[in-house]
Amino acid sequence: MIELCNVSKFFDQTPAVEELTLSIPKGKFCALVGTSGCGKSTTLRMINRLLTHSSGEIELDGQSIDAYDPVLLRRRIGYVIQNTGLFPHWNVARNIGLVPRLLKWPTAQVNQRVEELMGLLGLPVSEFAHKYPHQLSGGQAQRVGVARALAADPDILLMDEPFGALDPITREKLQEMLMQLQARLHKTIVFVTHDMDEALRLADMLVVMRDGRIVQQGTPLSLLQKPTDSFVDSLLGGLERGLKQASLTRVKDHMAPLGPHLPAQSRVMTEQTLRQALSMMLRDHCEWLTVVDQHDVPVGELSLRKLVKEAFQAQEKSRDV
Ligand SMILES: Nc1ncnc2c1ncn2[C@@H]1O[C@H](COP(=O)(O)OP(=O)(O)OP(=O)(O)O)[C@@H](O)[C@H]1O
Repeated sequence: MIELCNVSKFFDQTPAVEELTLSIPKGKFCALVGTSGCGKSTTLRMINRLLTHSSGEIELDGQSIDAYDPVLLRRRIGYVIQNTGLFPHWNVARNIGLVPRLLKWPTAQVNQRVEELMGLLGLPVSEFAHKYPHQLSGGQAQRVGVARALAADPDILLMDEPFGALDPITREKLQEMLMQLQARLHKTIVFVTHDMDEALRLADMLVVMRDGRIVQQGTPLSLLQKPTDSFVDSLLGGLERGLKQASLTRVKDHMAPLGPHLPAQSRVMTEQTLRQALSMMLRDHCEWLTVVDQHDVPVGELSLRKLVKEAFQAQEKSRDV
């Protein structure tokens, strides 16, 4: 559990973060979003004491970070940044094993951990262990950066725009990898990104910052359904909000039982998103789709008319709250 209570940070007299109060439960994935300069990276760096907060309290599992030895604190917290920060003259294996070696693990245990992490991150040992950072693609280097951050099995991961420099396809692959890792490892993750789709896709908790303060926090769906003001609305995509909401929703949660009529030609799978289903309807000029399971067996149908009606009802309901 990470807790920040009334935390502020001033550089000279200028505030970068002001009176920030935030609680991130154990095992949650929290994304910090907001326009450039709003204090996201500063917040991250105060948690591992790369920066000292000017006032307020930061606690990990109820213990003030001021009470930790800074070196030990950073070993409890993995840190991943955009340009990886790998040592250029060390090969991949040596880079990944950095923290366990600092912790004076026996060599055999370090080697075993490095191999385990390379396997976990899809980096075959025979191919990558002896490569140097300049011999890696951006995506591969970023995987090594994540492996290194995980090496001493920290319970917290701080990630500052980790995939910011990657092309969209590699970025999506690494997002997928991170989701799979998180499903297995249940780390407490604080993730800074400029990419709203990335934040919506990965996060359990979304925190929107502006001018050093939090303007709204909640689940991605709750923010999409009810942004607190026009700033959050436009950050979340403005007119695109409906589609972003659709990309967080699965077809299976909106399908109706199969009707007595002939099934629609176009098929969508239960696990696909509503956004993909809507895109199919536009592409195939149809107002309903047959929903199939993983064996391609029809299990229901999805109707555009019903989706619009449900969206309208949800909006009416959120107005009443
Ligand atoms: N070391 C520093 N010295 C002085 N001012 C700083 C320092 N680091 C950050 N700042 C200032 O603090 C404010 C917040 O910076 P920060 O890097 O936290 O923002 P950010 O939201 O992460 O921005 P970006 O999305 O562009 O990375 C900015 O106005 C920045 O100029």
